[in-house]
Amino acid sequence: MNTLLEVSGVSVSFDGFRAINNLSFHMGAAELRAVIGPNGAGKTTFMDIVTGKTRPDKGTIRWGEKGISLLGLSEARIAREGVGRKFQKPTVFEDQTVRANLLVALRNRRGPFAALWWKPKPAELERVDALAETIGLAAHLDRKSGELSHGQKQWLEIGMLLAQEPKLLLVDEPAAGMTVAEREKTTAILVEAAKTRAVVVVEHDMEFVRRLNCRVTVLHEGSVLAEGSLDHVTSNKDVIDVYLGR
Ligand SMILES: Nc1ncnc2c1ncn2[C@@H]1O[C@H](COP(=O)(O)OP(=O)(O)OP(=O)(O)O)[C@@H](O)[C@H]1O
Repeated sequence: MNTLLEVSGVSVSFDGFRAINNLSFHMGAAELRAVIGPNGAGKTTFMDIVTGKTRPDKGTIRWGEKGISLLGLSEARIAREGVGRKFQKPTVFEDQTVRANLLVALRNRRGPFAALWWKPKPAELERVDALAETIGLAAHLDRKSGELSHGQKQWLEIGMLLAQEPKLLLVDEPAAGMTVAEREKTTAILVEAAKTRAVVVVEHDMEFVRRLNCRVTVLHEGSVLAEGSLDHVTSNKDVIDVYLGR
């Protein structure tokens, strides 16, 4: 398996508190991974480090075939290298249609003015149709995004990220606030996306993680406590102790 992301021995402290402690994490080029852990385990900080928002005090982060260092690159540069991140709250342009949102998001076509003055090429419209199909919004392309359900907005935002063709997609609690049917669709979207790129899903909902049916990394106190299938990690005594607060 080709390694896409290799985080080694990374630590970061905030005012003397070690939020990430000698963390190592490897990710293949086309892999789906769930990251779980109790509150304060370091999940958000881990994503902040990969995207360049937070700078580690020590350790290395290697990226891609050439193993370039992500440390020292700006957040914008890391995004251009192919790291996409989806936050919990969807941030779509509510007064624009689903199609316009996806068009704006297409690679090299970023910024709101692009959608206003630029006439999309047939290939771009085709790409938008394909993306809408992937995220289950093909029948909603002409609707204003503000009219979509919470789940549909989340899918649209995933579609907007996919439009930029990230090599790694970091997704924060995608299932929060979704209905059961929406969760199932979200699982399918993420599983499909991970066939051609790396996808890391941070999630609290164990049922959702089970449906993802992927390798799971358990974080605790800023380090990897256990890694493997969900059944493997949830039968680990240390994991049980941490989750039951013993
Ligand atoms: N900017 C900061 N300044 C000070 N402390 C911070 C900062 N960011 C995070 N922390 C602390 O680092 C620890 C890890 O936080 P982090 O948000 O990464 O955990 P998490 O696993 O994402 O938690 P949750 O599941 O609650 O979102 C926590 O104890 C948090 O209070």
